Amino acid sequence: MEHAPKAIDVTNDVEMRTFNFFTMGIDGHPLGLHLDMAIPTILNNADEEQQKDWLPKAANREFIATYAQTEMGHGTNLKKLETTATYDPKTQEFVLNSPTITSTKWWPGNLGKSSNYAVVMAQLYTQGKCHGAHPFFVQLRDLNTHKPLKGITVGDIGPKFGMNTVDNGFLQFDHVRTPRRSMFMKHAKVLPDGRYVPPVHDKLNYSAMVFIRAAIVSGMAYHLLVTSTIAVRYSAIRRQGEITPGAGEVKVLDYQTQQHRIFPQLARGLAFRLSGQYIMKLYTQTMDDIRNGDISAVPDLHALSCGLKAVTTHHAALGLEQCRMACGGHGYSQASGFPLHYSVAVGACTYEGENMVMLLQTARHLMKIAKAIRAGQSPKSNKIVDYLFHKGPPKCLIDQAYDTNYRNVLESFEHLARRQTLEVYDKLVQLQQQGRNYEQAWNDCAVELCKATRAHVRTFLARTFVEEIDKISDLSIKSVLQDLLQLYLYYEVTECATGLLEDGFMTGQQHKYAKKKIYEALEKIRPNAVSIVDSFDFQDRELHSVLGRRDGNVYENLLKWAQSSPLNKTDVLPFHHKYLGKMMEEARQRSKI
Ligand SMILES: CC/C=C\C/C=C\C/C=C\C/C=C\C=C\C(=O)SCCNC(=O)CCNC(=O)[C@H](O)C(C)(C)COP(=O)(O)OP(=O)(O)OC[C@H]1O[C@@H](n2cnc3c(N)ncnc32)[C@H](O)[C@@H]1OP(=O)(O)O
Ligand SMILES: Cc1cc2nc3c(=O)[nH]c(=O)nc-3n(C[C@H](O)[C@H](O)[C@H](O)COP(=O)(O)OP(=O)(O)OC[C@H]3O[C@@H](n4cnc5c(N)ncnc54)[C@H](O)[C@@H]3O)c2cc1C
Repeated sequence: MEHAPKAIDVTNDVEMRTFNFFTMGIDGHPLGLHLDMAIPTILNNADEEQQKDWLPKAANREFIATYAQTEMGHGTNLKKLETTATYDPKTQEFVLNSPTITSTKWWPGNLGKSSNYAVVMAQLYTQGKCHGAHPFFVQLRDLNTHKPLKGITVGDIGPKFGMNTVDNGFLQFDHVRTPRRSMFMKHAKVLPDGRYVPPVHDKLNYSAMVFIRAAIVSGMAYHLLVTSTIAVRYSAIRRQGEITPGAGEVKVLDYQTQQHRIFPQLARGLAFRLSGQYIMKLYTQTMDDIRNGDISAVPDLHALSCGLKAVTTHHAALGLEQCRMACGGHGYSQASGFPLHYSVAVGACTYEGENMVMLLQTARHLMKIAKAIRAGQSPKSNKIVDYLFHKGPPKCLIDQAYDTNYRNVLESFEHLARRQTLEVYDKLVQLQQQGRNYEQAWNDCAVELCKATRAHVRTFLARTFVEEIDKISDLSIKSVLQDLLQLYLYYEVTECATGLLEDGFMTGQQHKYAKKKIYEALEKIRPNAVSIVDSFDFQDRELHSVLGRRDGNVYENLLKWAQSSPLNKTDVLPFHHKYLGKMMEEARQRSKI
């Protein structure tokens, strides 16, 4: 091709690739999974020889690969995946098979029609023993004809809630043979004679999922900031109703309810962006550590990425809906961009680990810490969880005159997370003392376990936001961001007020104080709101929104957008006379009788 695209940067510059994934892939593109799951799998799970062979071709787009793990019958419970990869030492090959209808791979992005390779997660059998789910790099289609290879049935799963430019697909194997070396062999191995060599940590095969979970946090920030931009800009041009009778219609952005609906989404978007940068750095560092044989950070990365992914996706889904609703009828039009952004963002509550399951994964980590606390152990030097070991103030101090760097607010969040974590741990112990087994006790505490995770993640998000704003040296920027920080923190206080009031830690008076600080912040943000969203410098093509146009010419362009609809190509639709016209003519005839 005259201007062949340059090779994909497959270094661990995950920040840019992530942003590309979430921006270019806003409604999905054929290389989405190739970029952000297949390549990370090769980077982190292929041995040196395999990387030498596969990585340059992947970077050069000589093939398109997806990540085929989920099956029709199982997405969460990877232990029960049914696709098998059975080693045949005679031919030194694995035989891939889909033994049941429910073992059909189902959902992988770009699997239906675009990809000719896939990372396939299959239960590995060798010498008659199953060693659990392992990744294999498998060719699916002929590189020239693009026809499915022998024994492979593949196609698109059909229209979905959204992201309908992505060919999420299905895949079945009928005893398909693949070379031994198609198994990713950096961590676990199968030797030519069939002997299995286990990995140093049995979850290293899951690293691609960890990458996307970490990336999703910034993705959610992106979606919240994009939709807040649309809502703020539209609210700044839309005039509806009067505040002072006779003074003329006001911009709807001047209504306190409109500010209370939109500005917290702006604040959360910033908070998620800052934590998204942190978790991505932690991911990159952990992957580098693993390459040097150090797996100590793997559990922390898993716990934090699961919790952040679950909390930020849930809040983004709620926040995008608030932004849509704040834009009235035009917010319900495709012209607004909201249906596109929402349908992509809300999928993240499910893909890459369903949110309830992710919250419970983080809770497993918290229960280990609770056990250590109850055993009187001292904290590890880990800023993410150390606060759980500390004894905070007995009472809430958020309304004290000076709260330097919001220390009193952060201690409120820490108090709630500590109390929730220890209380649910104590309940777990108590239920087992009453005779329940651990798994049953766990299930009977699951809702409270999820609350503990949410409280812990809230603490992390808030602390990171405070710390990052504190580092800003430009005082004019710092002052604007501090208004958003104030809104964020006190909004989160009111969001978790039940937990703070439940044990008398916070008083009703302090809850009123928090609300006052919210309204104060709304007032301070209002005059800067349009400049704040303009500073993100989103291009109109990224916003996909007539309402969010930078030039503010909404109405002219809304009409243009409507007129461009295929329905308006002719004044009278071809089928009119055949159906509606005929119906009305016959009705008129009948009424004359
Ligand atoms: C942002 C949006 C904007 C734009 C986006 C545009 C486009 C994107 C479009 C689509 C998305 C793209 C791709 C989507 C891809 C997918 O969805 S891929 C499939 C994702 N599937 C999952 O996430 C499966 C979820 N389930 C699991 O991960 C596991 O089953 C499990 C729930 C974690 C349980 O695992 P398992 O059964 O093997 O483990 P247990 O025996 O229960 O033991 C758990 C212990 O293992 C530790 N563990 C588990 N996972 C990990 C890990 N990844 N890393 C480290 N450690 C791990 C866990 O901590 C337990 O340890 P223990 O407590 O010490 O025992
Ligand atoms: C847009 C989109 C893109 C996707 N892309 C890919 C892809 O590229 N590759 C790929 O492999 N997969 C992909 N997936 C599949 C996705 O990873 C799975 O849908 C997800 O892991 C959930 O699994 P499931 O759908 O089988 O739901 P299930 O695991 O059947 O869970 C159903 C519900 O049961 C509950 N539940 C399940 N287990 C538990 C538990 N242990 N504790 C508490 N509650 C539980 C939860 O409420 C859950 O929502 C994609 C999905 C979507 C929507």
